[in-house]
Amino acid sequence: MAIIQFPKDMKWGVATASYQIEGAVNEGGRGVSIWDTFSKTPGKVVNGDNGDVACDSYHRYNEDLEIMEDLGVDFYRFSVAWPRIFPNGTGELNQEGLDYYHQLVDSLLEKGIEPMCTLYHWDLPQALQDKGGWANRETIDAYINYAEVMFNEFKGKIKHWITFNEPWCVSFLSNFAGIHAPGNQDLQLAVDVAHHLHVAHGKAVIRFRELGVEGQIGYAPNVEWNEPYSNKQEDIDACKRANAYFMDWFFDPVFKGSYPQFMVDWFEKKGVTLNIEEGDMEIIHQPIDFLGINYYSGSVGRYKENEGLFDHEKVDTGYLKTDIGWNVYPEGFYKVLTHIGETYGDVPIYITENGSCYNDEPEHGQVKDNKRVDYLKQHLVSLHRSMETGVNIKGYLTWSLLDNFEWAEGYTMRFGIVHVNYRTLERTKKDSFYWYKQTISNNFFEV
Ligand SMILES: CCOCCOc1ccc(-c2cn(C[C@@H]3NC[C@@H](O)[C@H]3O)nn2)cc1
Repeated sequence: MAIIQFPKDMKWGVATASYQIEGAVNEGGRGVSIWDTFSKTPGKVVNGDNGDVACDSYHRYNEDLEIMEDLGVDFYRFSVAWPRIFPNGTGELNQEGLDYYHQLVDSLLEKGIEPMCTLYHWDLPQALQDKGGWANRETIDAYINYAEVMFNEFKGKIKHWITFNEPWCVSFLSNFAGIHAPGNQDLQLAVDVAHHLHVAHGKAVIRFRELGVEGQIGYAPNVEWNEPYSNKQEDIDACKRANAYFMDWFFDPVFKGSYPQFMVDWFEKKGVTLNIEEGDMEIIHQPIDFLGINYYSGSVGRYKENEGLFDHEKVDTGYLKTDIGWNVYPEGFYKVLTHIGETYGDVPIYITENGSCYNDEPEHGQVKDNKRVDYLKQHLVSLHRSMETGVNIKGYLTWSLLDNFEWAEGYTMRFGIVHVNYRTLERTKKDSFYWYKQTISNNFFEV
């Protein structure tokens, strides 16, 4: 038996996102988002699921807050639905939307829970998408207008701000793979979107500092780890490209002020160009106060000519998989965190998402999600190892508080430590909730 003891100042939390939990899509003056449009496009989401009701957290947030209070978290990471603030993306401000988030934030603060606010977690106002969305540089200005309103409205209340969640998903998954909204399949478009997200991030950081907002600002890229199958140089290089697709492409512009040249060259061979305007890289290269990291899984990979974008294929190594089909790969968590520490320095890191999909259902009022407890243990061991290795981890927020709308998988995939009955909206704390509660309380756990 081993005791995994975290430092006294370790912070613990849970994460959610607006479109995945709120529901009430036609209430409170909310405008249409690209996920309302995408989820109602036949064939895009399993079972034709959508976020119309979701967990109904728009109405039930007090119940969710009581659950979080019982859990004993330091942080609650949530996202603001831009279409609740500016129904058309810009122009008329919706006071009802601001009021809703004031109620949420005030209730968090009353309970001694720190709000960690994600400004953009994928629900772009449809009105902006109608004008090209993130492929249109004008969306950057709309985002800064929205961010500035939020900074001014919530300064003094919200002290941890995240500009973008998972820019890889917003750019490549949504505009090259076409799996998320708006569902484009165009590599040049995806690269342009990624760049505009970077510029928007940098401008938001600049504005945050200009406004003198008390608190910290960062962003939350998602990462995976691709481990070479062998020590053959072709396997090593293939995994380097696969890792850079998620990491270097989104870390280097912020931390180094440039895109990784080997990837720029690789994209150029695919006929893709980087459309960088004068001053863009200086804007992007703003120091950030913290880095959010979202990690779920990784794979062993190897070179395969003409496979995918990067002559790289994932190899099935027989690892256990979660119910969504992703490897349980805690070693990859340690590897990616130590890689980030070695490559990007001592930036404070919050794990802003880590969790697993297991679709256990309640039996006599209990949800025995033992595999999720095992996943949490194994990944918290890896996190602890990275901290022992010197990675500057400040906190860990698990994805997610609640089972919720898992994007293209709809409601078929459950990531919550609290089960949601989507018919009755009843919440049931899972065994993993009680394990996590005990871990937070002790600040250690036994393996
Ligand atoms: C190019 C081919 O791609 C095939 C599928 O590719 C992916 C990759 C990654 C994901 C993915 C989903 N999540 C969980 C969410 N993170 C944010 C929060 O909203 C959670 O719901 N993280 N990553 C999905 C699909």
